[in-house]
Amino acid sequence: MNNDIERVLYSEADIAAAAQRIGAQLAQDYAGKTPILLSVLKGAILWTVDVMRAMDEYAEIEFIDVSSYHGGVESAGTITLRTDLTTDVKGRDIIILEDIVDTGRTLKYMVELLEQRGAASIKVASLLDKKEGRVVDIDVDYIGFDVPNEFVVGYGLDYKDLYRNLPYVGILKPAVYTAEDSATLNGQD
Ligand SMILES: O=P(O)(O)OC[C@H]1O[C@H](OP(=O)(O)OP(=O)(O)O)[C@H](O)[C@@H]1O
Ligand code: HPA
Repeated sequence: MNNDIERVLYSEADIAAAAQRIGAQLAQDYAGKTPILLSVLKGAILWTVDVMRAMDEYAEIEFIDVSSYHGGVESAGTITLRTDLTTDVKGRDIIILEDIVDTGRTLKYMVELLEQRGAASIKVASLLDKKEGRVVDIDVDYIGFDVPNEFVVGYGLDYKDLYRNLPYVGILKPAVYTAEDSATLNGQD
C-alpha cells in the first residue's frame, strides 16, 4: 500500500500536532456551550477521534454519512445523503468535522441542511483545505493544513474506499488511478 504513494505530505506526527492545536482552540472557543461535533463519514473518522480527544470541554458526538466522489478522484457534483443524523440540531452549536474541503460542495450541502434545521451556529474544522479545488464560495473556520491541488489519500481519505488506514496523508501516484480507470473503461474491472 505504501508503494502507491508518491510523496508523504503530512506525517502522523504533523497530523497529531494539528489535532491537538485545533482541539485546544475548540475547547477555548466553545467553553460552556456544549456543541455537537458532527463527523462527516467516512473520511473524517480518524480526524474526529483525534480532535475530540484533544478537546477538553463538554461536547456531543454525532455522525452523518454523505458522499459525492463514490470512490473516484472527481466529485460527481451531486451529494448523496447515505445516513442522516438522528439528533435535533435546532438551537445547537455545530462543529462540522471534515477530512477535506475541496470543491466545497459537500460542506455547502451540510451547512444548508443544518441551517434549514435551525442550528444556532455552524463552523467547520477540516484537516485539509484544498482552496484551489473550490467551485463554490465557502470557507473553513479551523484548518489543519492548506493542501496543494493534488489527489491525496490516507488518514481517512480514500481512493475506491482504500488507503483510509494509512496513518499519514500523501499524494497517490497518478499511475494507480489512471491504470485502474483505463482498466474499467476497457471492461476489465
Ligand atoms: O469539497 P468536496 O469536493 O465536496 O469534497 C470533500 C468531500 O469529499 C470526501 O467525501 P467522499 O464523497 O469521498 O465520501 P467519503 O468521505 O465517504 O470518502 C471528503 O470526505 C469530503 O466529505
Ligand atoms: O484529494 C482528495 N482525496 C480523497 N478524497 C477527496 N475528496 C475530495 N478531495 C479528495
